Amino acid sequence: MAAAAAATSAGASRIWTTAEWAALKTHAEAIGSTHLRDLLDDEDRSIAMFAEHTGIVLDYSRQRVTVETMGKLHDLARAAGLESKIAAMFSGKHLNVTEDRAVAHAALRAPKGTTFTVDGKDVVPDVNAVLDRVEAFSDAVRSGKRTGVTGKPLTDVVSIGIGGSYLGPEFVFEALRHEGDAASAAEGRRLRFLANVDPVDVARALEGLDPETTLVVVVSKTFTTAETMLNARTLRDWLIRSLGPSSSTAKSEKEVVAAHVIAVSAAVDKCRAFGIEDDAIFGFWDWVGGRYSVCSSVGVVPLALQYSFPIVRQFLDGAHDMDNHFRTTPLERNLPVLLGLLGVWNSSFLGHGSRAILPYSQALLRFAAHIQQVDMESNGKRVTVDGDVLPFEAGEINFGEPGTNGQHSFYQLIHQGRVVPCDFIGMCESQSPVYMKGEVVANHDELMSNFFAQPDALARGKTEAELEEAGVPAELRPHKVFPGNRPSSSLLLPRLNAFTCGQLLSLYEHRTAVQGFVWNVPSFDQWGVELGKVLASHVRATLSDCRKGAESAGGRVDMSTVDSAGFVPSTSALLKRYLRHESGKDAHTA
Ligand SMILES: O=P(O)(O)OC[C@H]1O[C@](O)(CO)[C@@H](O)[C@@H]1O
Repeated sequence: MAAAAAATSAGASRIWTTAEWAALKTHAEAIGSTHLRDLLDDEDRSIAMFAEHTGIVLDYSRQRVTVETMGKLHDLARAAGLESKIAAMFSGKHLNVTEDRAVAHAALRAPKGTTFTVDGKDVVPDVNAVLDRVEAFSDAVRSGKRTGVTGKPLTDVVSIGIGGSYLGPEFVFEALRHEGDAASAAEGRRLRFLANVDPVDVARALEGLDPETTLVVVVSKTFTTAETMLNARTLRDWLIRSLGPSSSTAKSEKEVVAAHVIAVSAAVDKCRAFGIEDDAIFGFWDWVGGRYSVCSSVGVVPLALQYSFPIVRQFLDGAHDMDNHFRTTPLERNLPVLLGLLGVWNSSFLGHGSRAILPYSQALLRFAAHIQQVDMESNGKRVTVDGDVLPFEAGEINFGEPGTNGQHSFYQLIHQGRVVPCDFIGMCESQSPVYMKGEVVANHDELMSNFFAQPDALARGKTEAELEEAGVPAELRPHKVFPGNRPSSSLLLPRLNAFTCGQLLSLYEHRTAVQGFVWNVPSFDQWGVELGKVLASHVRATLSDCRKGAESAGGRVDMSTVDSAGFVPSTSALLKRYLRHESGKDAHTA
């Protein structure tokens, strides 16, 4: 853990013990008596709370902050060594201290001719060599040069992966489905994702697909993840049943796998052991964390197959552009830094433990799900990088849905129930504009009317006096009061295309890093996912023993196997109930 000490020497390890933290605690108490309704009337304050980069505008005037608060947050950032930690990340330092690895996902989008050094080596040539292979491979598949085992073009792709090997690529896939250039490039092609080990997800992913024209991409950094490997074996079986030795094509299993299965992984040997040929394995490196891997082969392979490599390059260029902004812009105007510090303020000083991500863009329907993993797996930690237990809860509960759908679902709670800081994300222009004669506004303006209205409704609210003045009956007034003073940020982008999608990804990745750097938590490991996996393998082994035993005992399950497996009584009881279930019978008759 020498690296941990090196990483934290740049800033206070126990940030909550600093004078800057204490100053913010006192300041938060003072701000408790200020209402956003009043803060928003101050024009100079509001204008000071706009920041912009390449047409992306961040308006944070509806956060419960003053210019003084922002100054104190920047002092806190400096006390935490934020600037040197950002520099350390971009110089390939081992900031993932518990796994002793660099955190170099920004290198994945570094263009040819730039440098990014990890462990004494410039990794940009290696990154671009893999990208060149992806370009050649995706061109060959898309042009029909590389076909399936029966010579038919591979028009459909099923990308198997879970967590970081799934959520990011799916967010980008959805974001570009109706974007002009991406949509034309995708004509005649289909991309599906298979993540859940639930066999229903297999059925959904394969619906309407023909094995002869389907290419399967197995995406797993470790190539050991139980869900992904079982799904990979399931789809290999599906391909072999239709195209293998006992089908009408009579092709060998090896031929079928070679033509229809490719892999994306940092564990090349395991891909080979699965039967995948070297030219169909796209690697990446251990300095890319799973949830930060969208710009590696993890996202680039399926997305280039669907949208073509030039579209993917624009996406990478957008992410690189935001990386540069993050690396070089002073803290006061730095978009990821501002968002990250506001997250720290809301969570650690105002006590708001959750955050809603609300894109007013249907194309961003999977954005919140991806950021949920990026942020919660990164900052949902209980100790600092040095192992000190935090005296506060780090990380927020992230959730969200596109507007306006969310307005008709959970916004009730955020207006009159709990305080949930919100990120509103909107676009100046639509990917699919609709204008109809006779309508008051175009459909996109209708959508954006809500994007502009909701933050003000949350901030300003509605008082009892206003209701009285409007003639609302006294008994209804308490129900119709909106307390307001609910914080939000608004991000306005010019449009959603491959480039801005890359910028948005990088913006949110770095926001999470900023919060982790200030809290000094180990944002780049994920030990908290391990225990459940270990317990699941014990259940799996018990189920397997019981099912095998039942096969040789004419269907009768020997429940003593469960009893002797060491589960707590309630788990044993529930497992027995599960094993006793007979298909077709309900709980009352079983
Ligand atoms: O790419 P892999 O190795 O299959 O891992 C998938 C996901 O599983 C996790 O390790 C958590 O279970 C994530 O961090 C990762 O993104």
